[in-house]
Amino acid sequence: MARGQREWMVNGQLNAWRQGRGRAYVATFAPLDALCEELVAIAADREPGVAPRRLRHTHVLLLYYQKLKGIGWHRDDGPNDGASDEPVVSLSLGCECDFAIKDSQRSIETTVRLRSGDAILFGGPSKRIMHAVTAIYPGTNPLGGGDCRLNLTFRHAPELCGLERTDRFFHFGAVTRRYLHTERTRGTDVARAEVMARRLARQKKKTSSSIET
Ligand SMILES: O=C(O)CCC(=O)C(=O)O
Ligand SMILES: [Fe+2]
Repeated sequence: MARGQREWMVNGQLNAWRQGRGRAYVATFAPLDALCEELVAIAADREPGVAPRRLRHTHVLLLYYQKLKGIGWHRDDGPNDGASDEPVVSLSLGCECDFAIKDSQRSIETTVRLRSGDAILFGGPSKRIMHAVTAIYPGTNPLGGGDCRLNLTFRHAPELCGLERTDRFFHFGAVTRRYLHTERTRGTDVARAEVMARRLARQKKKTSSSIET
């Protein structure tokens, strides 16, 4: 792997631990260029809405699911997802999973079962569609290594080159970093209580400053 390599495990723990999922965001390595190019070309031939027809990926986000727990509904529209309109290629390895998409919070979802080696392309108008991994199936990992799953998403995010090392929690920011640290070291109830206390303190501050003015 090239410049910007990140460790998935730090002191025996998943880095950026979150519900048994670890993540690393690295400057891209070249060997999978041709695969991404081919996948984009196939998708674009079948679906003319995939535009642009190229993915000059600069980064790959690696997710390692150590537990059979997926990822909740979200859009890939955060700062480290890249501002580019080039498509994202998402490669699934290890255990099978249910991958779901929907247009908006209220619309009906579509679910596909992904097997190891399947890829999804987020492109054109669907680049930032809502998605989630709603289930991961035990005993379905053909690669060995037990009940785990890997997801690699190749992204074009040139504006983030050089920032990889600062990124360990880039996606989540300082607030989440603090929450996750507390959750990991002192448990969910304490983390929740701290969030509530901070919220109350902020409200109090806001109220007193509006009274003063
Ligand atoms: O694990 C997956 O297939 C999806 C991961 C994902 O949605 C993300 O990294 O933004
Ligand atoms: Fe995502």
